[in-house]
Amino acid sequence: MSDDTGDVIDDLFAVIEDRKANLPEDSYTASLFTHEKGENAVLEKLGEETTELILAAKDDDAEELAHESADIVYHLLVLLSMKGMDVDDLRDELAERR
Ligand SMILES: N=c1c2ncn([C@@H]3O[C@H](COP(=O)(O)OP(=O)(O)OP(=O)(O)O)[C@@H](O)[C@H]3O)c2ncn1[C@@H]1O[C@H](COP(=O)(O)O)[C@@H](O)[C@H]1O
Repeated sequence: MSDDTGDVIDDLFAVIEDRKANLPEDSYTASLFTHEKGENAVLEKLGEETTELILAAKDDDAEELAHESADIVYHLLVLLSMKGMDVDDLRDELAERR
């Protein structure tokens, strides 16, 4: 496992928030915030990635499972940002379940 995973989700969420605020033209993240389908664009991606995750799991393909998991986490963080939520909302919810 790499050593720099501690804040990778916080760092990614900060990048997503920056893309939402500044909407750079060459940003895939920004394109999700401005998509003509609105939030459906990211919801569709989450559906597709979840199907791909299931297929990777059924194939016992660990590399693909990690890839699809990362796609889902990324698009989930975009959705939380879109809804005006914070990655801490997710962290708090998980912590409450311990
Ligand atoms: N984590 C991601 C990330 N995950 C997925 N994607 C993009 O999401 C799009 C669709 O993903 P898909 O997995 O469907 O693409 P795909 O190549 O068909 O993949 P599979 O079918 O193999 O799953 C692709 O264009 C990916 O590049 C992401 N785009 C950006 N990020 C992060 O967001 C940051 C900012 O990116 P920009 O907004 O583009 O500047 C980046 O530095 C990354 O850290």
